[in-house]
Amino acid sequence: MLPPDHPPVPRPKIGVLLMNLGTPEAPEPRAVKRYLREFLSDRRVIEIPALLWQPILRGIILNTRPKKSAHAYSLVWRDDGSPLAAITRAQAVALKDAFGPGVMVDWAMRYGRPAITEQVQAMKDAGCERILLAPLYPQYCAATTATANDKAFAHLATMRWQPAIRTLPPYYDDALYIDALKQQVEAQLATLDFEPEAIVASFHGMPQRTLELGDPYHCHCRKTARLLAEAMKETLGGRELLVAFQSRFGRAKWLEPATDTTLEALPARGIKKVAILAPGFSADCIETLEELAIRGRESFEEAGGTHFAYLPCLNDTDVGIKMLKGLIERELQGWLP
Ligand SMILES: C=CC1=C(C)c2cc3[nH]c(cc4nc(cc5[nH]c(cc1n2)c(C)c5CCC(=O)O)C(CCC(=O)O)=C4C)c(C)c3C=C
Ligand SMILES: [Fe+2]
Ligand SMILES: [Fe+2]
Repeated sequence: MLPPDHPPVPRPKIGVLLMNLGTPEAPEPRAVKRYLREFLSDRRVIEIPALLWQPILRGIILNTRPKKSAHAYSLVWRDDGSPLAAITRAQAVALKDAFGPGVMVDWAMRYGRPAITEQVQAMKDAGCERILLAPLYPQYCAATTATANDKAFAHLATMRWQPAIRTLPPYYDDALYIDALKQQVEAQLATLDFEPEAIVASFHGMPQRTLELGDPYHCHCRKTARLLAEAMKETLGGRELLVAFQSRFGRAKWLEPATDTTLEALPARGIKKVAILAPGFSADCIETLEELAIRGRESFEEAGGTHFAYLPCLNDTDVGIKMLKGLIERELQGWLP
């Protein structure tokens, strides 16, 4: 029994915080500018000295890109908001009761809202003495995984009484993930009214320099693709699973081959029917729905392609949620009763 003047002590709980990249509040230039300012000011994302970068960002990029990007967002925006936010929210809702009554599951964005800071604080206030931070990036990258964890730790640094913390490791080679991808891709291929002659796995790109600096992202992507191709050997038959990197930004050299040039080169090789997936994205977003499914299709068809299919991400499908549940359950071992 607490003495009457003791501050209230909530029943101890466990928190699971799903973290994704972030997205604008609206498909409008002002909201996109606010989002890009925060995103592209992150030193984990743009690794050039702020003194050189900030004038370029504020003087050029934030005056040109928001309008163009807002248009791209408007093409994929849903009634319930940005696809990335709506799907991440749906994943958290689907997992809400998955781990029992003492475990709360919520979601946060590294840039924009709901912010990681406010969600970590909300979990602490609700009585979470243990929190699993779950960056939803299968492949580790300092620009995504590390910066999401950094943000949570920066807030924990302000707390007198910190919860215990675990972080979800990258799951690029996890059997649960590879199997979920295989199931998802095979189910989607079965619905197509054509037989793709090639299948492309498109991952978000990164500057080549990050690989040279020791970021394992490129190796993680390659291994995911190799394991998926092995798992799908029968379905692929003789077809190759091509790997490419999308979303090049700026003038530096990025990981290659680039997705757009890969798609454009296929028809000349006699490959006119293609399916493309984006295994590095846990939720569909502007990068998949606009860049791949809309622009990718256009450039493939302009180059002579006749059939194109974009295969959606795992999202909040049964297969995707079952995978997330399995990955999270494993990390909660020793914490769950
Ligand atoms: C130097 C710039 C960028 C790096 C490095 C980068 C890495 C990176 N990003 C993702 C995942 C996502 N990126 C998304 C959008 C997006 N990415 C960049 C730039 C870099 N990304 C920009 C400028 C944008 C905004 C869109 C645009 O203006 O074109 C998204 C989608 C967000 C959404 O709202 O839908 C995701 C997801 C990964 C995984 C990654 C490194 C591996
Ligand atoms: Fe990105
Ligand atoms: Fe893009």
